[in-house]
Amino acid sequence: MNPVFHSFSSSLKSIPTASSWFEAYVALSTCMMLLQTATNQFIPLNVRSFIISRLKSYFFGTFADSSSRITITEIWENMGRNELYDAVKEYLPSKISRANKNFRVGKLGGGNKKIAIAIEGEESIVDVFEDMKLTWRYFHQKDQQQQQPINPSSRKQTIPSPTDQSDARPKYVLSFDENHREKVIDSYLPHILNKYKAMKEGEKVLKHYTRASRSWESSELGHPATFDTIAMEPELKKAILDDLDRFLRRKSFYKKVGKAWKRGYLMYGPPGTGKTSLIAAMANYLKFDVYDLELSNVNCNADLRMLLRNTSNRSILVIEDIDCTREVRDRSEKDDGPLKREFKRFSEFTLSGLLNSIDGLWTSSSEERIIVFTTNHKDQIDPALLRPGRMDMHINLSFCTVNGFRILVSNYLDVQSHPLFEQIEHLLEKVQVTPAVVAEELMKGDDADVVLTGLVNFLKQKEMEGNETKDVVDENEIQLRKSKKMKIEDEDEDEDF
Ligand SMILES: Nc1ncnc2c1ncn2[C@@H]1O[C@H](COP(=O)(O)OP(=O)(O)OP(=O)(O)O)[C@@H](O)[C@H]1O
Repeated sequence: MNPVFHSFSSSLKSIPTASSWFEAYVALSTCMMLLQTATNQFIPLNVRSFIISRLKSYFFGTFADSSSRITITEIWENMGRNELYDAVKEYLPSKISRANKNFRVGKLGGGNKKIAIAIEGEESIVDVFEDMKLTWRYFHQKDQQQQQPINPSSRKQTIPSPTDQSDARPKYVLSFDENHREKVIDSYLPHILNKYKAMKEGEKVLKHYTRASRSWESSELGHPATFDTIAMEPELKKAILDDLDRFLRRKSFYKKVGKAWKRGYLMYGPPGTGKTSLIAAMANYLKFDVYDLELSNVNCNADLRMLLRNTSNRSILVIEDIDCTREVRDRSEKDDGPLKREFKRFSEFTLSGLLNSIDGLWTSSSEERIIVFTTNHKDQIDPALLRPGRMDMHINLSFCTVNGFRILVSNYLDVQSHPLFEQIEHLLEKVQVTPAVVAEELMKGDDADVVLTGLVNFLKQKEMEGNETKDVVDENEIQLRKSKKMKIEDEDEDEDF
């Protein structure tokens, strides 16, 4: 017989003495320890938690409910997009199991090869992480209206509604054993974020966001431009690439000097010189999404602030044709009195509002961000926008150069040299044509001889038109000079009188 049990039974016989009570206690504790070790070894933690929660729920009803809940909303405290929400959205489909009977499927176009899966309203997804059981549910406006308030007397454990019924934004609610709270926050949620980052970096399909009512609508970026396909001077291309690389490398540097980790670029030049293509090349190079903002669609400063807050990190915010936006007025506008000033504050969109929103965007984020302004007329932009710190690099995209032509012809016709190159390059030095126009000519056929002959003729035609225009200008100049001379002679004659 086990000596421990023997001593336990013999000590029961002599209960009245204090030492026998002590012996009984020691024996009981030893038994409990043995039992606990055996349970821990043979019954997994999640099964134990499940049994305990079921027993508690049976004996004590809802009051014994030991689950904690975390709500993850799309927007974090009205301050901006919640990256954790996006991470959960991407992560959860991989956890859909056979237990899920009701889900949605779809396929995005372009680079996406996989069928996308998402849970449907009522469904919950169960995930197991380091022996913890985690239950996810998704709520959106429709679900929230259908939800019943939690009934405290109910024995059935349901996942309750998210914290704020009036908040109509979509959200995920995670339920788990309250004993796992630290582990969920310190390990599980970072695990989801890491998975999300890896997913994004690996097979990221870049998104192009445009404005839709009070928020953003996304589609696939799908712009094929890269730094290899952009026709521009090699030194400028290298300078931009170096700048982007340096910017990405310097997170700790920005932190050390107390500056927001952001970079602003101004791209200027005539239409068709590649501003949009360069933005797409930057996005493809950095693997950043693009938010395209037309200021003419922005109603007021508050509207703009809200839109900028809803952009995600690691993205390029593009504000096109900044010079064309009549609404962006100078800050030195005349004062109209307190009432009108107050009305203006809510209904107008001003340059100062734009500047504040941009500065606010920088300070609200610790992740890298890029903003690009484009314009066809740099001289018409308010100097406040151009100052260093707002626009760090000014990029001039201009007419097609000899180097630019070499890149285009290599891309479009796969030709590195040709007897007509010299003539074309000579013409390009005299005629101003945009890369868009040259690209158009190069797309007119597959036969390099025919296409390049066509380009020579086109450039000659342009040169002649230019000369004709020049002749007309010269003729006008002669007429002007003649009339001026006649006027001077008239005045001299008048003086003689
Ligand atoms: N520098 C360039 N390198 C390569 N392709 C170019 C370049 N510039 C223009 N293109 C070609 O011309 C087309 C139009 O160019 P893009 O839209 O990038 O010009 P843009 O300067 O943004 O014009 P806009 O000011 O009118 O918006 C592109 O699709 C591309 O094929």
